[in-house]
Amino acid sequence: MTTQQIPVVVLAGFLGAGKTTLLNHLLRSARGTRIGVMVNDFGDIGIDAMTVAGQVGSTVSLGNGCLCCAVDASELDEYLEVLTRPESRLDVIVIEASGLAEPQELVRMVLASENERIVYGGLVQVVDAAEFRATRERHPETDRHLTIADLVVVNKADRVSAAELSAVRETVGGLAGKAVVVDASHGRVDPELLFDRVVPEDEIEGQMSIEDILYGPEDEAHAHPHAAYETVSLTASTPLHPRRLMAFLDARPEGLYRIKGFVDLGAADPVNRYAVHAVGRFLRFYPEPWPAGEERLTQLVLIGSGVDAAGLRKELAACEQNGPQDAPDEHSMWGVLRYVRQSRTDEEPDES
Ligand SMILES: Nc1nc2c(ncn2[C@@H]2O[C@H](COP(=O)(O)OP(=O)(O)OP(=O)(O)O)[C@@H](O)[C@H]2O)c(=O)[nH]1
Repeated sequence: MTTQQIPVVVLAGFLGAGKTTLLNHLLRSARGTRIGVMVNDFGDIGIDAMTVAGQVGSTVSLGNGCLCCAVDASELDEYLEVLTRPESRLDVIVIEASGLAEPQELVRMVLASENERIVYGGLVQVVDAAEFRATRERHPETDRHLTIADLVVVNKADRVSAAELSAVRETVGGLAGKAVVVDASHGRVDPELLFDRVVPEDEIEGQMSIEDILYGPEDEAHAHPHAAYETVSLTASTPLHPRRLMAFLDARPEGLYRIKGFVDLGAADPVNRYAVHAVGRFLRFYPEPWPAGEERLTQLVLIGSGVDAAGLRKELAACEQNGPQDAPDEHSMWGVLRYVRQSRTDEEPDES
């Protein structure tokens, strides 16, 4: 079932861009979310900040429920197996690519993994705002890496002027196409951009995180992280037309980074609801039988940066089926079925 699949996020970026800093930020602000981390070595991970509960082989279990292991690419599948065991109870896995790794290779390996318990969670590319120009000159492959990213974090915003930051953002935006671009200082992006946070039962809303306590409130000059994206929730009781839904998804607007939820396709498949998971360019449907007695609703959450919420609502409303004369024909499911996983070997990173 979709709800049990663990998103695997690939975190890449040039040497020193701030990947480990961002990872540490995620670990510190994890709260109830159990994060599995794969790194090349433990070196810079802020393990001491979190009481190491135990170490087995090259896996370290952190006091806050996170698990960490040091791997090289050839061990990836082996460690995915370890991290996705039910007893690990992880909510998300983050793989930090070494600064010199080809992110596309890692993405391909995640997509090709035989592990049924994972789903690709996107490629996050970290860019050093201060070094961006020089890095591009020295390493032309930077551009290629940006073109395949799903989310680009323009980090070290504190090291450049507002004008420089917007110039870097503009260049990155041009290269990264449909990817969402956010800026950050010290890797402090909102974790919700990367995965669904689990709020612990005993946590009071608005409570300060360990991060807030350690580092103080967010830096005013670089905007509150929530300003970086918007969330649009939609519920429809009329089934969606698969063909129009696919037209919407195939042309989903720039900046729409994640889509999750369930779709009711009505007569096109009366037995199943379709769980949908999209991150960046990646899109996947998971048909699963409607739970007995459950009301048949389409429930979607769309997360993006600079998206037009009213426009999205309108476009999705236009996907609703309009009575019997609009009933989907027998071919209308083809578009949807293209994104239903048939086998574990037919995956490619650039799928849209
Ligand atoms: N001023 C400033 N320094 C930062 C920021 N983010 C990271 N740094 C510093 O930049 C240096 C490199 O950061 P890391 O997080 O280790 O970068 P990395 O991408 O993991 O580096 P490699 O593992 O070598 O590829 C460290 O000294 C960080 O403290 C930031 O936003 N602003």
